[in-house]
Amino acid sequence: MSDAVSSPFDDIRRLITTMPGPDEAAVEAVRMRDRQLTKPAGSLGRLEWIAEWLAAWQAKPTPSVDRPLVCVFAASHGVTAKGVSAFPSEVNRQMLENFAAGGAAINQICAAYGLGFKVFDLAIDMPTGDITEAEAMDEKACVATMAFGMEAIAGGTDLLAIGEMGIGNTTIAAAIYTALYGGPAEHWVGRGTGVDDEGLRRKVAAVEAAIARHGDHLKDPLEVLRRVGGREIAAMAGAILAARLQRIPVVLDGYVATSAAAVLHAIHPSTIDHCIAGHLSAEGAHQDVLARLGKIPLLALGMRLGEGSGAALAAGLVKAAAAIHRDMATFGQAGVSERLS
Ligand SMILES: Cc1cc2ncn([C@H]3O[C@H](COP(=O)(O)O)[C@@H](O)[C@H]3O)c2cc1C
Ligand SMILES: O=C(O)c1cccnc1
Repeated sequence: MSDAVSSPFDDIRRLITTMPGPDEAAVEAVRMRDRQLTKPAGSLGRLEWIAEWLAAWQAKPTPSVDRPLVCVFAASHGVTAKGVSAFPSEVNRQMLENFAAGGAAINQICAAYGLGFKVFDLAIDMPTGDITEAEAMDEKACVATMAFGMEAIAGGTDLLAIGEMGIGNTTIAAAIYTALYGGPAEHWVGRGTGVDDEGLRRKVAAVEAAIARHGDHLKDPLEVLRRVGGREIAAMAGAILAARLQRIPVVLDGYVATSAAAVLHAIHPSTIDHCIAGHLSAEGAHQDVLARLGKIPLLALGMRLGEGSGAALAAGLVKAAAAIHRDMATFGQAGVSERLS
């Protein structure tokens, strides 16, 4: 008999052991077709690799992006009481209304690229615990929120881009990175929505206080998620896992969304093999985080917005890469002469 106390996190850990791997036969089929397309070999650079990546995780010899979906998860954070954002928490609800009315940056990107868009309200009027003094969530709430995030893809999609809305969550992401990777809080903290030098000091102090408060518990990545994380981070982690199980490739957004992937990566690095980094955020240490995760961002536009904007822009590129691979003519079809030798 085992004397180990069972925890709601055990189900998550079990789920991770059942994840499918890449479909190498589908990748080989993409490489074969790519050689026949009317272009010099390798001339589409990373777009060619994207087609292979889609095939690997969709397990389809001809990958397709016909129903791309951007999911934004919104939540509120108790740590905002520590003056860590340039904006008040009311902005969360106001931005939900803005998303619904079609007035946010993400709405325009989705419209421009033909991407589906869904927003998930994670009890936006109920902030999580202030991580400097308490746990953000208890275990049951954390797992329930991950399960909620798993529902994001229930309507079906063939490419998932994930993003977030949550005033204060660049502090949350910095706390997660400090907990996972160590080093001084200053290294991981950035200006988020644009805090001044005083605000930056308050962010660093908040991260330091959170790390001190939760101590050795932070050795377990799922404890990092529930103690110094937030609901939108837990939901994004759930969405990433569900996408893997249903063979849906994932595009990550910036500094904040990447923290959900970082938690999963810390449990087991292969957990996020089906994810690509949509862009390099201008926020603080995103570059360092992506290097640790082994991800090369598709775009680097100096953006630091969140709300899935960088992931959605990159999803447009992924959509184009799939269309190029599927719909280009071959040398034979087009009557174009092949390479001399
Ligand atoms: C109007 C507005 C729209 C946004 N859309 C995304 N964020 C971004 O800023 C927040 C994180 O920054 P911090 O940690 O400094 O609060 C998150 O809500 C994030 O998605 C926004 C922020 C604002 C103000
Ligand atoms: O890169 C991000 O995710 C980000 C940066 C600043 C503000 N909100 C989000």
